[in-house]
Amino acid sequence: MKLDVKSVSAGYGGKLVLDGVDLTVPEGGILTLVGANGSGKSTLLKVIGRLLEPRAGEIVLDGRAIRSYGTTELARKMAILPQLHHAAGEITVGELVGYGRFPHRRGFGQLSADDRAVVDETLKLTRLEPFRNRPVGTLSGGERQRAWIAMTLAQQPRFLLLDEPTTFLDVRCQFDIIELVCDLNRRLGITVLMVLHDLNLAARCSDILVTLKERKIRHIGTPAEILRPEILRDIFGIEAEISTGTDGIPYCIPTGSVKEDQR
Ligand SMILES: Nc1ncnc2c1ncn2[C@@H]1O[C@H](COP(=O)(O)OP(=O)(O)OP(=O)(O)O)[C@@H](O)[C@H]1O
Repeated sequence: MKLDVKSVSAGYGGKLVLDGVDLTVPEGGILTLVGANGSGKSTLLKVIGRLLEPRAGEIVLDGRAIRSYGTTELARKMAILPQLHHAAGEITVGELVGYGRFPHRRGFGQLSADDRAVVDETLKLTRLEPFRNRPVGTLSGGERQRAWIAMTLAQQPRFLLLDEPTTFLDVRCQFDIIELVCDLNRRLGITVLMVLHDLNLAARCSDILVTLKERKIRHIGTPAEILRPEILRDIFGIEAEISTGTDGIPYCIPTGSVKEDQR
């Protein structure tokens, strides 16, 4: 499902964070936003996910302005996993994933047989079956993150927004989450827009990387086009060595920081 961000400006109080941002997320693609802390990545995701009203411009999903969608109608097409989600300590993993069915349900009663089938399938896909009856509060950080992702997947969106889905996870879990996202993209054709801090993970799973700086999009390109010393110097203020793995995917090793006057 294609998404267009058209001349979007957004901010908080007197602070403008995004100024006339244009971006297209192509249908079936994985596009990842990278940039320094505070560069506006989460703000852009929030505007797209309708958690924050833009000051100007508009977002078009599947040919229609997102502000024209009803809440349930939008939730059937798009799911968002914000950076900080509320601790759902008491409820079980199965219940949490069941909440993802809300846009598809007719009333507030029990889940239908169809809903339960989707929950079962999602638990299997995210390898959370053994945790189904565990309260979310008793899970490790990585398991909990998987449970939240499972909830967004149970929503069966065509477009997925993920803000830093790998934060707090160990290296293995980070790979697991990224592989899961790639798998969903490949097998189910879900279009993904996410924020990742880890450039090497981002390069591994994204079709397109987008950098943000000074309220604007600074670069758009394939991982090989973005993982370049001059771009990393500009965006992050780091010196880095770039190589290509045997699988053809570029990766970078930061080797130092750039002095402010040399950026
Ligand atoms: N609710 C808010 N109220 C006021 N300012 C905010 C709010 N949320 C974010 N900001 C500010 O807006 C700017 C952009 O924040 P945003 O969270 O979009 O950046 P980010 O690129 O996602 O950062 P990070 O990599 O640290 O998650 C920052 O300067 C931040 O302090």
